Amino acid sequence: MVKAKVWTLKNHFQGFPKASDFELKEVELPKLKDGEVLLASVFLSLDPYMRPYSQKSLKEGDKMMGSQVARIVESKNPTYHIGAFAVANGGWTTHFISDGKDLQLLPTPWPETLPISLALGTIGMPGLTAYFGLFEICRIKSGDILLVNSAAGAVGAVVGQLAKIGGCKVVGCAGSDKKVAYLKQIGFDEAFNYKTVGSLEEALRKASPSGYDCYFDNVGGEFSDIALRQMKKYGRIAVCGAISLYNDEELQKGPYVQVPMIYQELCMEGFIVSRWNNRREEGLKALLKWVVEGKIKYHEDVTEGFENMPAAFMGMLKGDNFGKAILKM
Ligand SMILES: NC(=O)C1=CN([C@@H]2O[C@H](COP(=O)(O)OP(=O)(O)OC[C@H]3O[C@@H](n4cnc5c(N)ncnc54)[C@H](OP(=O)(O)O)[C@@H]3O)[C@@H](O)[C@H]2O)C=CC1
Ligand SMILES: CCCCC/C=C\CC(=O)/C=C/C=C/C=C/[C@@H](O)CCCC(=O)O
Repeated sequence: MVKAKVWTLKNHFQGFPKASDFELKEVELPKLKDGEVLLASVFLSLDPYMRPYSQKSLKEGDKMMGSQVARIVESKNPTYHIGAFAVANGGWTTHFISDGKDLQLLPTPWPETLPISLALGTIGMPGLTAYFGLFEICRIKSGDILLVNSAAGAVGAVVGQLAKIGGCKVVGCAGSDKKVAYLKQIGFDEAFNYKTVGSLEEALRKASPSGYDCYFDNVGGEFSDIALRQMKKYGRIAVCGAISLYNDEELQKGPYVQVPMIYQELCMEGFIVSRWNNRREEGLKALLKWVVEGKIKYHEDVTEGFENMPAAFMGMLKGDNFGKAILKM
């Protein structure tokens, strides 16, 4: 019998999550049935969506949702061999059983020089979000000027580097000087700390006096109200995330978007990365190639120890992570 440790949602969040909202439980896993596999989490992913989606989809007492890179430790499914690694949606747990349907084996061959945790970041769901959001929603062209916020994070850093590969001028912002220095190091043309610039409006104008063709929005809220007013004619806006709103107790009212959208004839589209699940292999192959060629650099923020999962999650929501937030078991 295998005993799994599982983090559960003890109380629905009220505002910013607290340590007491989570509870660690021990669960005895049943014996495997035919077709099933037993997996052990090796790296767990910490993603912003866990905040709004837990509130929307989980009951109190449920396992926290999330994905991991896991190792197959027992198998009654001929497709999955013991010792192989897969990306799974097992939630915040040390061990779990799968019927194999939701498992994605790592792209092969996986280069020895790359950490397999990248399958949760640059060569995983966040990388695919950048890839499809940029090419399918922003529809970048060479010479475009692109703005991305939360730019040093898992999605944003890939967005900026892909846009450079596509021949764009890239402007990014992040919440610390260390993150801003990193953005310059990986090729962003302009970068600034949105927390310390006196006026966001002026900082955006200084970075690109002629305005922006594309805006990849990870933050939403007030930032977007200001950015929207600096879009060029026929600009494209990919509404990817709205992390500045995830901890709000009440929906906020902001300035309305219609005026800049009409005058500038903008195209604004929200999306969820799973829209392109049928093109997952194409995206992962392209991302893996660019990482191997050194055209996409990556940075991971690794916390060790399953017991630290809630703290790492709350830290990521506050911006403590420098790069993709990962927990190592
Ligand atoms: N639509 C989709 O399918 C997907 C959407 N997303 C969205 O993309 C966004 C980025 O995700 P991901 O790259 O994984 O996360 P990050 O690695 O960027 O981590 C989150 C970052 O958000 C920033 N942040 C936190 N609070 C605020 C705030 N109030 N204002 C501005 N920035 C803030 C912090 O960076 P800083 O120090 O710069 O403030 C923090 O480090 C999120 O909104 C997420 O929900 C992600 C995956 C899929
Ligand atoms: C103000 C409320 C806004 C709600 C929108 C919230 C979040 C947007 C977001 O971040 C969405 C992310 C979706 C991610 C989906 C992931 C799954 O497909 C599992 C990924 C598993 C993997 O392949 O790694």
